[in-house]
Amino acid sequence: MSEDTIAGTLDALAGLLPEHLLNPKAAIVCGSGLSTLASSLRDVVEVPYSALQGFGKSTVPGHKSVLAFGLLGPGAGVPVVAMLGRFHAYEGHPLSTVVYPIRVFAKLGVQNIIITNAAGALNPNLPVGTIVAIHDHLAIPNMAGALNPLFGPLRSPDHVRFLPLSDAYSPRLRRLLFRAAHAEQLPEAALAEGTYAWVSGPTYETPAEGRFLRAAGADVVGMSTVPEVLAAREEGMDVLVLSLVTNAVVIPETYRSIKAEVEAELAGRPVVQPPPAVVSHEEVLAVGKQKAEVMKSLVARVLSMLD
Ligand SMILES: O=P(O)(O)O[C@@H]1C[C@H](O)[C@@H](CO)O1
Ligand SMILES: Nc1nc2[nH]cnc2c(=O)[nH]1
Repeated sequence: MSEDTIAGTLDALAGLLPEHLLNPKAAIVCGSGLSTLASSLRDVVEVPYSALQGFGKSTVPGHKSVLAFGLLGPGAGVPVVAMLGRFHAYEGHPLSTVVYPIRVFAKLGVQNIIITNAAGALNPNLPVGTIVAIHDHLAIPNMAGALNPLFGPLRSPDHVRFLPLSDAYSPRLRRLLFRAAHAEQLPEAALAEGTYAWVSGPTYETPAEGRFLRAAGADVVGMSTVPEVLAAREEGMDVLVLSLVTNAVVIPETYRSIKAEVEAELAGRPVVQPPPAVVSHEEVLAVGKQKAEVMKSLVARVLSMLD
């Protein structure tokens, strides 16, 4: 996306927003079913993506296509911008569009970004409903091909060509998060730490893919977030990622051997069929809805702790 496009977006925002909302201190990206994370903002100005050049349109249920600017917390409040609806590569958006809002946030002066997503659990110790503070990632599309949003000419002499990612997930923000969870009296098991595997989607994993990702060290798997993390890090932001576990991917007790079933049938033994395990986006959205309040308090608490 060209500098002219970004300048056009910034001009449009300057015309739509009051002065006190124009330089947000932090940004929130709301994952599937998590748009209510922004519902505690005050003085809200909502800007539809259609009013901003460079922005695409979210086509996935559970993702609006709106930027919400507002104030969070007591007193004067912290100015924040929330993305209600993100872009995924599987929708057909180029990665430059997927990360375009992050480029705009950087120009607005955002220093801290909280990125949320819905994800499937690979680690059997992460039940549905667990919030996972991401501390590392496996970017499968980056490792297998050309799906890296940082491909292309260096954006400016101030950007880094070979971006290190060993510290991609801010220890400072993760520390604030665990302190916030304590202040919110979250049960210890409600908030875990883990590694996110990014896959392109839109297909969910086969059981073998789930086992592969687990064996490679991932705890949860999803179809978003990592491109945003890469762009945010390239822009020098501090990044916190929260995954909400909405379904289990690796479920050993559902593996089915048709061979064993037929042998049992032929031998007259009872055939035990495991329960079917088929994930759906509706299930993902339902868990998002159930957990939105907890996520919202946690995110609001972290933002109130920023100095
Ligand atoms: O945008 P996120 O990563 O929260 O959405 C997840 C991944 C897919 O877009 C969708 C699958 O149900 O939910
Ligand atoms: N790839 C992937 N993304 C998800 N988002 C929510 N659940 C899942 C899942 O099981 N797999």
